[in-house]
Amino acid sequence: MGVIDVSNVSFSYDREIVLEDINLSIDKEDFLAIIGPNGGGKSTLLKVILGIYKPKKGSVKVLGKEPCKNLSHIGYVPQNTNVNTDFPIKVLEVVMMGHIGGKRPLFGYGQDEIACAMGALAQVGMQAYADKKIGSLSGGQRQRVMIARALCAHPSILILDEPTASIDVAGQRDIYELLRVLSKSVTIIVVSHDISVILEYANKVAHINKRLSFHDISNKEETFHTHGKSGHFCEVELLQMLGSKSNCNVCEPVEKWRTEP
Ligand SMILES: Nc1ncnc2c1ncn2[C@@H]1O[C@H](COP(=O)(O)OP(=O)(O)OP(=O)(O)O)[C@@H](O)[C@H]1O
Repeated sequence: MGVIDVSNVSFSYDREIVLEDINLSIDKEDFLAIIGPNGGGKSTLLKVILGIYKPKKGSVKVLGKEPCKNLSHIGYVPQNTNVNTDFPIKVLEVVMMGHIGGKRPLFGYGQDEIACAMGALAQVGMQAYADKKIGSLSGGQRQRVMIARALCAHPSILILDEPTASIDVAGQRDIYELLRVLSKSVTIIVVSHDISVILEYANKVAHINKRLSFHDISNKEETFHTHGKSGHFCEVELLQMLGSKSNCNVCEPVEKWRTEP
């Protein structure tokens, strides 16, 4: 059993099928990159995993149970987290919103919850900013705070939907380095258009374009080989390869590295 098991899942919002017969098993130690074209169904798959949408066919299990029964094990950082930067709320208060059942008033948190939120801020290297206004931070710093908010409830799985969109290149790298550290203790699932995630950080890739192509890329040398011709591996080639069922139509055998869940 994986931490997340998606079995034969199909989903449509209306008549048109958005996800078709998806099978995916994510293990505890995985850093999974979900890639694919715009409109391919990446965010929809995340929402099906989170139990926001129910599959029309098939099933999703989070730690062996329906997503709604184990939601507390998942930390979620949605796409384009909208923080009203004019709203005078402090970083610590944003993080404390991540407490499960955090229905208490903003200023009614206990010492334990404050300590826990400070711990989450420390995990993302932002404890020194606890009393700063959220609006005074850079995009990359704000995203770290959003990750701290998701970590506040001590999840075992962290799901991030395009966490580096609208962050500069240096900031993007910092976020992925942070995820690399977090991945030692938390399963990471990240939707990204950033090729460096695949090349440097992820050990598994799920390419979604209605259907899924799943690849174990733990062995980078074996996966991203260049047939001994040059050191260059073209990004377009790479994405085509990950979108297809096999890695390379030149080298044999292709089945060696491909993993069918
Ligand atoms: N709430 C919705 N109602 C109806 N159709 C939707 C809804 N959300 C998404 N879709 C459609 O479902 C398909 C998949 O969308 P989804 O957002 O999952 O793709 P994506 O791969 O995450 O795209 P992007 O890379 O652009 O964020 C698209 O055709 C989209 O128009």
